[in-house]
Amino acid sequence: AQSGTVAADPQQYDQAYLSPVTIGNSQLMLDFDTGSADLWAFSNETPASESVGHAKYDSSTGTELQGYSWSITYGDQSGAAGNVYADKVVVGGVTATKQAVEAATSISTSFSDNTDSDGLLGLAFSSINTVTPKQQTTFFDTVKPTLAKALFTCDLKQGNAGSYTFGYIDTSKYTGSVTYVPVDDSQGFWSFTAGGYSVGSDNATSGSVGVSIADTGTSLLYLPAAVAKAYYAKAGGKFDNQQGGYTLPCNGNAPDFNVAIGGKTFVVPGSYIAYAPITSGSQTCFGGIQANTGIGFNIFGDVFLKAVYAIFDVSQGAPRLGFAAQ
Ligand SMILES: CC1CCN(C(=N)N)CC1
Ligand SMILES: CC1CCN(C(=N)N)CC1
Repeated sequence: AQSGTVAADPQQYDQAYLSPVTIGNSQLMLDFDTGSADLWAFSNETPASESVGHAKYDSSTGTELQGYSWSITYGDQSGAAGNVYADKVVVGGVTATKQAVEAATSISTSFSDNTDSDGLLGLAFSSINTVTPKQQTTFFDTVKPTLAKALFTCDLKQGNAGSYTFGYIDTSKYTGSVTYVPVDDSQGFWSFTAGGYSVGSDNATSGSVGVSIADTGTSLLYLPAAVAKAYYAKAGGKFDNQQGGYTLPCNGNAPDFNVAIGGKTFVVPGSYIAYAPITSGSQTCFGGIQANTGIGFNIFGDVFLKAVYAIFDVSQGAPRLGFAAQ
């Protein structure tokens, strides 16, 4: 049975985390994304003008799936599209001998401009993979039957290299016990329900945060508008239309955000919520907590995930998420 671990290297401000992946004879840095289900990469089929500074998948080692194609757009209107190959993919020593690899023939500027990332490796449920005419499986779903345990884990860090594991839980990566919650995979996401919350040292948890997805591909923590408002009322922040979200002082006094999941309280340090100066050198920071307006559910992105050890687990049959303090 297979198992392995791979580094998750943060971009500036932990905007995304990138991991080394070997596809055929090409080595690329991919953004592991539990909010999507396509493995796609810059390739020899990507126009040179769109792939400056990127490592590219050389599809000559693959077997083309004739007539297959893919096209994906993300929440921020970025996206890509192209052809499909079956090729060998290795992540942290775990090998998929015939993984659907989506070679990009067109890519939006936000991906072309981000030269740290050579594509995405989707880790949501394969039910939202975009390949047509026959939907393909994610890397995790492809290797799952060969893994020691049918799970992967995520240990992201603030400003430091973290890791993903496949097939095993690294018990050295967390403290205390793991709290498991059921996952509703009906929309293709790792969706769970979060409970009450509190700000700073208040222990009176209030409200219920509600339906949320665990999403490594989103930088920030998107919460109900009322929860975001309550947080920034305590943090001395304000909604800044020009910045398109809440901002707060970068002065190191941002309160922690506490949220109950499965009856256990997890703490997001205030230092994660003073996310990044709005412009270099500014004393005003863009907030790591934002309102989920227009999304329809909460997104527990990297600002939350770097505060915990997270286990994406289908070893019990029904999918579940495990969270532990770190
Ligand atoms: C619901 C949205 C969350 C952000 N996305 C993502 N990580 N791929 C897109 C889907
Ligand atoms: C899933 C996310 C990956 C990073 N994105 C981007 N570079 N525009 C947005 C979508």
